[in-house]
Amino acid sequence: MTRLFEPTRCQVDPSTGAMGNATGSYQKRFLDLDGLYADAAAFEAMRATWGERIVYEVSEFRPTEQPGDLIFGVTRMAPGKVGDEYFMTRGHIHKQADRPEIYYGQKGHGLMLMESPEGEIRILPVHAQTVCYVPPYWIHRSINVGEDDLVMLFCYPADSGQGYEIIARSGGMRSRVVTGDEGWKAVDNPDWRPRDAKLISALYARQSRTVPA
Ligand SMILES: O=P(O)(O)OC[C@H]1O[C@](O)(CO)[C@@H](O)[C@@H]1O
Ligand SMILES: [Fe+2]
Repeated sequence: MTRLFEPTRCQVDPSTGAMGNATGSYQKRFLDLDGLYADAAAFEAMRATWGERIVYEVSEFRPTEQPGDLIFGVTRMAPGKVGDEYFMTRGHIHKQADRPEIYYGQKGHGLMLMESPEGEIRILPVHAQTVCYVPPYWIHRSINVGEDDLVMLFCYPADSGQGYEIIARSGGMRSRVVTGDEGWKAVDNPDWRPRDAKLISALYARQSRTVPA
């Protein structure tokens, strides 16, 4: 028999990134992000002042993880840089790689950095009231290129999952976002290695699964 989930509303405070009725939350502190940035010396130099400070935090509403359900929530990311590289999330591909995601800017100036399995890069600015669609199969990472907190709402299929090893295995994402003459610019990551054809076809082989009867 179908079990009905109770309809729920969550109040979002765009100025703080707080979301009422969240079912879970987590914080990523500066120390948790060791190895993410290109400039290891700059990271070490910031350790004393930034060590325990929160770089980004996520509150979410996760009704179930059933196929067809949705997870949504809010990410708040502090402004800052390690060397000349802007604060960013770890980045991931969905474990079920054919699952998409929507982001909706609430506050601040962000970028969605996306990389296809073949290594194509797309970068979309996300400001308040920008809806950003991350299609299936794209690795995605958000970046705060502003001087204020970046606050974004997100929503994705509940059975997506997050896979982090794809970025680690390729030596990071193909582009890094750093300060330019007029704002940000994307530069090539010299450590990036292309994925082999076997891995790429394995990603595309993950098609939507049907719900068992
Ligand atoms: O999981 P990461 O890559 O650290 O980034 C966190 C962001 O991604 C999400 O998992 C949504 O895909 C949110 O929790 C948040 O916006
Ligand atoms: Fe995601």
